[in-house]
Amino acid sequence: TQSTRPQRLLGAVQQNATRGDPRSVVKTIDQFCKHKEWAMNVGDEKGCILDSVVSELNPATVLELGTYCGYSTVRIASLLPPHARLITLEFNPHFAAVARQIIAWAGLQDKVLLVEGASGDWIPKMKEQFGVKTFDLVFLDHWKDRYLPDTKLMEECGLLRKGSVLLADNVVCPGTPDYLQYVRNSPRYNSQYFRSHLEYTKAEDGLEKSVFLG
Ligand SMILES: O=C(NC/C=C/[C@H]1O[C@@H](n2cnc(C(F)(F)F)c2)[C@H](O)[C@@H]1O)c1cc([N+](=O)[O-])cc(O)c1O
Ligand SMILES: [Mg+2]
Repeated sequence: TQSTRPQRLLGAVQQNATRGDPRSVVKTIDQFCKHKEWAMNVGDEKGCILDSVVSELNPATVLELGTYCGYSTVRIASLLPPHARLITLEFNPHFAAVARQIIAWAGLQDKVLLVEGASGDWIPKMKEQFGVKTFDLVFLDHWKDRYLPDTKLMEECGLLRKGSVLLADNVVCPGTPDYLQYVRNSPRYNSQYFRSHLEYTKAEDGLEKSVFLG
C-alpha cells in the first residue's frame, strides 16, 4: 500500500533524528520539507518567530489548533517550563497518529495532550474535561475559515483572559481575511503582524500576534 506524506515524514524523523532531542526532530522535518517533499508545517523562518513569542510569554497553558504532524507542537513544547501544558487539537485521526509518534520521538509526550476531534466540539469542553481555566497562548494553524469562529467561541467560553495571546499562522498565505479584519479592528485586541515567508518558499506570509485585552 502507498505511504502518505505524513508517514514518509515520520520515517525521516525515525531514521535521522535523535530520540529525545526536539531540535533534531525539528531540523529533520525542515530538511525533509526543503529537499524531499513540501509539507504545511509552520517551518523554520516563522518557527523562529513562534519560538520568540513562546519564550517571551513563558506560558503555563497553551492551546494549539491544528497539530498536523506535530512540528509546531514540538517547537512549542520544547520551550515550555516543567509544569506547563500544551493541548493540541487534531481532527484527522491519521495525522494525529503520526503526530503522537513524532511528539514521542522528541520526548515531549509528558508536556503535550493531543486531543482528536473538532474545535467546535472540544473548545466548549476544555474547562470541564481538562481543568483549563484560561489559555495563556493559543496557536492557530488549522482550517483557515475556522480561525474567526473558534476565536469567538473561545471568547464566549471564557477561555481568554486579559493578556492572553493569539498567534495565527498563514494570515497572508493562504490567508485568513475575516479573522484578520476582526482582530485588527476589535477594541478587545492589540494586534501585530510579523512579516515572514510561507514555509520553505519565497512567497510572503506572516504571523499575527493578537493580545486579548479582556
Ligand atoms: O491549509 C493549511 N492548514 C490547514 C491545516 C489543517 C490541519 O488542522 C487540522 N484540524 C482541523 N480542525 C482542527 C481542530 F483544531 F479544530 F480540531 C484541527 C486538520 O485535520 C489538519 O491537520 C495550510 C496551508 C498552507 N498552504 O501553503 O497551502 C500553508 C500552511 O501553513 C497551512 O497551515
Ligand atoms: Mg500553517
